[in-house]
Amino acid sequence: MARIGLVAHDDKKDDMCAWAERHRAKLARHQLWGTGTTGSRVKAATGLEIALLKSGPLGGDQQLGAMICEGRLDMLIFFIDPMSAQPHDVDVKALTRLATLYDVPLANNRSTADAVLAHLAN
Ligand SMILES: O=C(CO)COP(=O)(O)O
Repeated sequence: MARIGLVAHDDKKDDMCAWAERHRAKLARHQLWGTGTTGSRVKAATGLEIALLKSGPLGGDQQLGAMICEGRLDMLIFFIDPMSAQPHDVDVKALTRLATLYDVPLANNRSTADAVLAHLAN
């Protein structure tokens, strides 16, 4: 069972919900964490069990970063909005940096998310 983090910036939350619905059956076999708003939205859209962290700008990205450096997250699906400035850009950079540093599979868009999820055995 993989431990998967789900995060999406505001303009990408619809994409994240649609992606999670499409992969609902597979995601249901893994342990899921989400930043506050993303996690709540995906939970409501899919009925999946998702542990909710703080909202991203309030520390949720940092909580996921801590999970990564403590070896408690196996995969990060993080739909970034490349067209909007984020007030917590430093947190976003810290999270993507830690995923890169610890060699945690990191998907920043739907195609990559499809690929990394397909890579999971079940
Ligand atoms: O801001 C985020 C990621 O940087 C996501 O946080 P929310 O899911 O709480 O909106």
